[in-house]
Amino acid sequence: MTNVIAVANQKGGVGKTTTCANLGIGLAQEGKKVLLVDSDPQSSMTISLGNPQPDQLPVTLATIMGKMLDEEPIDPGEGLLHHDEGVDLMPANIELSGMEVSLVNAMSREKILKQYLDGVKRQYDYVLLDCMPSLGMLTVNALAAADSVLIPVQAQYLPAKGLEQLLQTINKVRRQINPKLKIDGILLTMVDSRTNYSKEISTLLRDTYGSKLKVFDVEIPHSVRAAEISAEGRSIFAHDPKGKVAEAYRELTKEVLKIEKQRQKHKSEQLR
Ligand SMILES: Nc1ncnc2c1ncn2[C@@H]1O[C@H](COP(=O)(O)OP(=O)(O)OP(=O)(O)O)[C@@H](O)[C@H]1O
Ligand SMILES: [Mg+2]
Repeated sequence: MTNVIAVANQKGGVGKTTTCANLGIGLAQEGKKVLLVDSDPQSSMTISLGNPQPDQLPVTLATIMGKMLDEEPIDPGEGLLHHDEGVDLMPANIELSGMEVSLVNAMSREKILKQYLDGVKRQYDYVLLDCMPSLGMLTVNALAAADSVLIPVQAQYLPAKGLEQLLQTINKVRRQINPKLKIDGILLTMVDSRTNYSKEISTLLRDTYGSKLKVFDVEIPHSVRAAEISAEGRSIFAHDPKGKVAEAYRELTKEVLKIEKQRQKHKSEQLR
């Protein structure tokens, strides 16, 4: 069984890409087969995984989705890159921004990414989708293709309103396209444990949402080490393996694996 996780928040710069890449590589280090899909025209994940010039890539997610729209055949493995820390990557470049427009008038426009993933995901234990900071058609495609959503929230701003909007979109996707979509949880990122403000936001989020949603126990600390890796082409585990950010992403990996185990247990209990 493949788990498809969308890493989403329409707010920009909250740590989606950093979380997607490092959770993916964390899962690979636990022996899982992982595909990372860059679904953001900004191509941050593609760049941060060692492809500094995504515009020169011959095949990206835009090419693949374009073929899906034109009902052209796609070779298995087409366009996939391999990262030497053990994950595959479907890269993106700026061409993907045209897809928002192309999708608007397309048939089954919410399910183009899902149709593609249904064809390739069997080879993987996890597929992680790095969403762009908007609730447009590309993000809806990611939510339609996903089994669950992981929501990074930056601990520096009160996220309440934006989060409500995201939860409403998730509910709408559930009602109209993907009834089984689950929420893995809210992940606090860039937490500066020295400031009271970070702690207040953490407490507020846990108090407000803790009864309805999982808020991950682990919080990702704010650290220049995390900011450095986007230019390095490798993960925090390779860049600063003993640091607190690597430690936190290892913890997150464990929590994500635990969620999967609990769901499997729940399923097999229902079958009995
Ligand atoms: N734990 C952290 N500590 C310090 N800086 C971080 C941390 N995580 C990410 N950053 C930096 O913050 C910036 C935003 O992170 P990231 O790109 O992961 O967010 P994003 O939500 O994907 O952004 P966008 O919405 O633009 O896609 C980047 O420069 C990144 O290097
Ligand atoms: Mg990003």
